Amino acid sequence: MGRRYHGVAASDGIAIAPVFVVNAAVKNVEKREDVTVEQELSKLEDAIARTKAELQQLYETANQKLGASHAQIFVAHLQILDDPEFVGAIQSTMQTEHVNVEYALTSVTSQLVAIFEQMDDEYMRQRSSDIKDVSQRVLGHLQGTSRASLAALEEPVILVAEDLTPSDTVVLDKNLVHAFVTDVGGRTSHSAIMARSLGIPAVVGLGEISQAVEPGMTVIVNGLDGEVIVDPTPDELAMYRRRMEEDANQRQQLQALRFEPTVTTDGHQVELAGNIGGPADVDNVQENGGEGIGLFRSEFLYMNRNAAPTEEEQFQAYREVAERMAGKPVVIRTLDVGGDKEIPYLDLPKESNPFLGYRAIRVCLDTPELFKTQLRAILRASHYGHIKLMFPMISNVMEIRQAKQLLKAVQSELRDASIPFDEQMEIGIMVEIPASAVIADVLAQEVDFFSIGTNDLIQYTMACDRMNDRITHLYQPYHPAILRLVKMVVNGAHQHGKWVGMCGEMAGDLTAVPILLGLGLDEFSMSGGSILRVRQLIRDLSYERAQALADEALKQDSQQAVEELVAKWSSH
Ligand SMILES: C=C(OP(=O)(O)O)C(=O)O
Ligand SMILES: [Mg+2]
Repeated sequence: MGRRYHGVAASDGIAIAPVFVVNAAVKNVEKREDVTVEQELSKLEDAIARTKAELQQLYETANQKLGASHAQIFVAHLQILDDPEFVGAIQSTMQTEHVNVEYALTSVTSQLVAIFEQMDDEYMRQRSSDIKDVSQRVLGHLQGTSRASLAALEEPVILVAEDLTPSDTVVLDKNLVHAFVTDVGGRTSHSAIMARSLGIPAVVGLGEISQAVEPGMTVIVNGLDGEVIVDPTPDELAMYRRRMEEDANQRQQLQALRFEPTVTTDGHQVELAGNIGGPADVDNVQENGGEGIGLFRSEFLYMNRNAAPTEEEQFQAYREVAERMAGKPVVIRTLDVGGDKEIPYLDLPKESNPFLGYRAIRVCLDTPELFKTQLRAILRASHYGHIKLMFPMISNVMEIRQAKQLLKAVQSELRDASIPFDEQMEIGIMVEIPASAVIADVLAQEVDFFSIGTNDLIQYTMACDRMNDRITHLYQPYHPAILRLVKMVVNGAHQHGKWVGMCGEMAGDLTAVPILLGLGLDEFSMSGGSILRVRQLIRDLSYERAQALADEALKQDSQQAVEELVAKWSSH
C-alpha cells in the first residue's frame, strides 16, 4: 500500500502525476568567511539578473491573465532589485565583512525588514513583506531551489507546497498542473478557491506532506474524498485510473446539460450560478453552464498588491465580467476584508477575534472614501451588463440604510457628471450572521434580494471557527438549527416578494441540495465545477417530494439524523 494522507477535500476530481515540490524549503544559510569577495559579488549579480528575468515573466503573465492591477506587485518587486539601499548594502556587507553572498543577503534583509516594520506608515510596513519576498527569490536562485521553474513546467505534475501564494498561482498552467496538495489551509483558503476556479483537484490542510515527499515521486490526489496516496502500488494506480476514467466520462456526459434549464420533474425552476474571484474565473463558470455569477468576491481585486485598486482598475474588472456574461446576472459583493482575508495596506488593527471584529461592511462604512470608490466603479460598470450589488456581513437594518445612503450619494455624483449607470440595479445583502437570518422578514423590506452565506452563517451559529481543524465535527451544515435559519430567510424574503439565493459552499453540496430546493431557495451559486452535477440532481427531483423532505428535515434532532433521512429519501 502507498502511504495515505487525509486532508480537506478542497476541489474535486482525481489526478495521478509526479510530485513537483514548490520552494523545497530554502536551506539554512551559513556564515562563511573563507570566500573570495569577487566571486561572491559575481554570484549576486547573476542571481539578481535571473530574479529580474523571473519577475519580468511573472509581470507579463499576470498582466495578460489577470490585468495590470495584479501585475503591479511585480513592478514593485523589480524596483527593489534596482534599489541601491538594498543591493548596495549587500555588496558592501560582502566587501567589508568578507562573508558569503547568501549570508550578506539574509542579514541585510533582516536589518531592512526590522527598520520598515517599526515605521508608522503602513505603506512602508508593507514594503517589508515585499523585501522578504524578493530576498527569498534571490536566495532561491543562489541555492538552486527557486519557485521560478513553476512558470516553466514542461511535464504534467502535482504541486506540493506548504501553501501556495497568489504569485505562484498566477503563473500556473492548468494543462500541466494536474492538482494541488498543501500542508495548510481549509476549503476557503486562497489555494483552495484558486483550484476550484481553475477546475483542478486539490487537497489542503494535510499537515506536513511537503516534507514527506520527494520531487518526482508519484502521487494520487483524490479531491473527492480529501485523500492523497504517496508511492501507490500498481493495484492502487489501476483502481484510481479507472475512477479517473469514470469521472471523466461523467463530466463528459454532464456537458449535455450545459445549456439546459434547471427544472424539476414537476416544473419548478431555479437558477444555478457560479462564484468567482475575478475575470479569470468566468471561463470555468461558462464552460460549466452557469446561468450567472452569484458571487463575485471583489476582495480578490484588493489582494496581492501594495495599495487599493483605483476606481478605473476596478471598473475595468467589473465591466469585463459583466460584458462577458452578456446580460446574465452578475452579483458583485462589496469588499469583504477582515476575518481570514487580510489586506495589509488597509492597516486593520490586530484583533484577538477577527471573525467577530472589524470586517466587511463594518470597515467600509467606517472608511467611506474607500467604499465610495468601489461603489462608483460598480455603478459605472452596471451600464455594460446586468450587475447586482451585494453588501456582506450585514447584521442590522441601520447598516443597510447607511450603505444605501452612500450609494445614493455616489449615484447623484454620477448623474451630475452625466456618467451612465443602471438606475434599476438591484441591491441585496449577504445573510451570514444569525441575527439577520432571524429578522429576515424585516430586512427584506430594505433590499431586492438575499444571498445566504453559509460559510459564515454556520461558523457563527455553531460558535465554530471555520478555519479550525480541531472542531470540524461541529461545523455542521445540516444541523437542524442551520436548516431552520435558512427556512426563516427564505420565508422572510418570499413574504415580501424578494428572491433568495445561497452562495456559501452548502449550495453545491449534493446532500444539502434537495433540502434547500424544498425549502424554496431560488438561486444556488457555487464553484463552476459543481454546477452541472447539481443541475443533473435537481432535474431528477420532484419539487413536491423535496418540499416534503425539507419539512421532515426541519423536525430532526441532529445533523446525523438529517443525513440518514436524506440517504433514505434518495434511495426511494
Ligand atoms: C460566501 C460566503 O462568503 P465568504 O466565504 O467569502 O466569507 C459565506 O460566508 O458563505
Ligand atoms: Mg462570508
